[in-house]
Amino acid sequence: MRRVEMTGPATQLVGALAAIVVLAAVVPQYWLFLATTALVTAISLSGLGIVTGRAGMISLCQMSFMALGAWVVCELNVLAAPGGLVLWILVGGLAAVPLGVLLGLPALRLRGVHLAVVTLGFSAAADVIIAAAGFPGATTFQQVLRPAFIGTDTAYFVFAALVFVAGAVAIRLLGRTRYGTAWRALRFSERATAAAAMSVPRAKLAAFALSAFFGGIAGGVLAGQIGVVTAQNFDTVDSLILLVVAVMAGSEYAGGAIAGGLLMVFVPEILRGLGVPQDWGSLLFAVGAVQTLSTGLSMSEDLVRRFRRRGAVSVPEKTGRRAAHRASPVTPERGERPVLVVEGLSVSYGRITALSGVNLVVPERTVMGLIGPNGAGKSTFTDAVTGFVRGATGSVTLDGRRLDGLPVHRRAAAGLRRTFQQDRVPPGLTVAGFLRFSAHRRVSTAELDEMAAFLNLGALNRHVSELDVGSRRLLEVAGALLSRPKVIILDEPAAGLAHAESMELAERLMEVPARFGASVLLIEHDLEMVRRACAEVVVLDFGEVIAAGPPATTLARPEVARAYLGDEVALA
Ligand SMILES: Nc1ncnc2c1ncn2[C@@H]1O[C@H](COP(=O)(O)OP(=O)(O)OP(=O)(O)O)[C@@H](O)[C@H]1O
Repeated sequence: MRRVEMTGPATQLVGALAAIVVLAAVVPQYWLFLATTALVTAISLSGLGIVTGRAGMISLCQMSFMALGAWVVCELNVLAAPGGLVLWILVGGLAAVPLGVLLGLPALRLRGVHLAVVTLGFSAAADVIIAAAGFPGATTFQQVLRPAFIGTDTAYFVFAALVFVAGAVAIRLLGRTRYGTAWRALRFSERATAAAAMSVPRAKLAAFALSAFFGGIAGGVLAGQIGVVTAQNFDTVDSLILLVVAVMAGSEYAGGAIAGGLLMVFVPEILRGLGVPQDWGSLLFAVGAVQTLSTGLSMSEDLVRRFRRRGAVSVPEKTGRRAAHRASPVTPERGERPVLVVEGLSVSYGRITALSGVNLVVPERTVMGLIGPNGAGKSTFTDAVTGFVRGATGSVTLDGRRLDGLPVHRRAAAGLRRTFQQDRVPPGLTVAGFLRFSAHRRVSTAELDEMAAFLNLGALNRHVSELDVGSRRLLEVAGALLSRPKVIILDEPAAGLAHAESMELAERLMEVPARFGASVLLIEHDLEMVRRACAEVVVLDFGEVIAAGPPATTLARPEVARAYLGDEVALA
C-alpha cells in the first residue's frame, strides 16, 4: 500500500513562527530568558544531530565549538569590530568550521568508542586552553553589545528562535542534497556509501564542519544573550550531556533538537524547584539515552513513526513485487568489445590466498556469470575490482581506463558499480530518496517510475525500512542501474527472493544491456538463474579460474562438478 503524507514543511514553518510570536507575547521574562537558553542549546544540538543522528558518528566536543563561537563574538565586541552582533555571530560560526574539519580528520579512520575518546580528549584540551586564555572582556565585565532591535530579552528570544528556525530549514534542505542522503547512508554502511560513488571522507568532514558551524553560531548567540562569557559556560561534561540528550531526543530532527534544548534547561530548573539536586537531571537523560539505544528509536523517531502511521492514507499500489514470472523472448547475448578487463588479480589475507592471478574479461552489453562454491573468492574478486581491498595486485581496466589505485567512489563514478551480498540499503531513506542518491546524477520522476516498473519496486514514497530483504536487494540493483554504469557487479542479488522471483529477475537482467547499455557480472549460487540470464559463465575455485564459456557446456564440465560436489557428478 502506498502512503500519502498529510502535512508539509510550509505548514510546520508557519506553525513555528506563530508559536514564536505567541510565546514572546505571553511568557514571563524569566521563563523567556530560560527559553532563549533552550534555543541556544537547540541550535547546538541541531549541529550535533548532523554528526551523531544523521551520520552516526560520536562527537564529544560540541561545547568546544560553542566556546570558539562565543570567544570570537567577545573578541569582536572588545575590538568594536564593524557589523555588529549578528555579523559577529556568523563569523563565530565560520571560525568554528576549520576546527570541525580538523576534528573530523580522526573520524576518517576511527569509529565508535575510539572516536569518542579522541573527541573527548580534544574537548578537555580545549577546556584547558580556554581557561588559560580567558574570554575577551570577561575580566573587565565588558558586556557584548546588542543592536537596538534585539536589545530587550523578548526581542532576543525572537532573534534566537529565528536563528534556530533558519538553521532547521537549512538542515532540512541539506538533508535532501546528496550529502544529506550520504550522511544517512554512512550511518548504515560506509562501504555502500562509497560504492554509490560518494566520497566517504568528504561526507564525514562536511558533517563535522556543519556541526561545528552550528556549535559556533550557538556559542555566539549565547554570548549575546548573557553578555559576559566565562570558561564555566563550556564544560567538557556539558559536551557529554549534550551528546546524551542528542541521542535521546533525536536532535537530527528540528523537533528533537527543541525537545532536547527544553529538557536540558528546564529539567534542572524543575528539579531545583522541587529541592532535588540539579545534577540528577543528567541521570534522567542517561536513562532516556539507554532507553533509546535499547529500542533503537529516539523520542523524535518514535513520534515520526507514530505520526506516519496515523497520518498515512493507504492507496493501492499499481504494481507489486510478487508479479508472476513473465518469460521474455530475450535470449542472452554477448558483445564483442571488452569493457571490463581484469588481469592477474591476486589477493591474500595473511597466509590465505583468496585470489591467485585471476584474468577475466567482461564484454560490452553482456550478462556474464561468476560462480564457484563457498569460499572460491567471488566476493573477494568483487571487493578487489571495485577498490575495497588494499594490497590487491594485478590490473583493472574499465572501458580503456586503468582503475588501479583509485578509491572506491572514483571507480564507481567511472562506471563500475556493485551491489552487496549483505543488506546495505539505508533504512532511513525512502525508495525514491535512495534511488536518487545511488543514481549519482539528476534523475527525473519519469525515470524513477520507469525503473520502479522495470524491477517491480512498488511505491516510490515508501520507506526502505518497510521493505522486505528481497525488495531491498532489487532496490540496490535499481539504484546502481540508474547511475548508467558501464559494468554492474551483482553479488547474489537473488538472495532473499523466491524461486519465481529469481527467474523474473533473470529475465530483467537479460534486458539490462540493451536497455541501460551496461554489462552485468552476476555472482549467483542459483545456477538455474545463471543458466537463464548469462551468455557466458566464469567458474572460480580456490581463487583461480577453472572454467569459462557458455553456461550449458561450462556447467557440464567435470572440473566444475568436482568443485561444487567434490566428485564427478555432472551439474547439468
Ligand atoms: N577478510 C578476510 N580475512 C581473511 N580471510 C578472508 C577474508 N575474506 C575472505 N577470506 C577468505 O578468502 C577466501 C575467499 O572468500 P570469499 O568470501 O571471497 O569467497 P566467496 O566465493 O565469495 O564465498 P561465498 O560464496 O561464501 O560468499 C575464503 O577462504 C575466505 O575464508
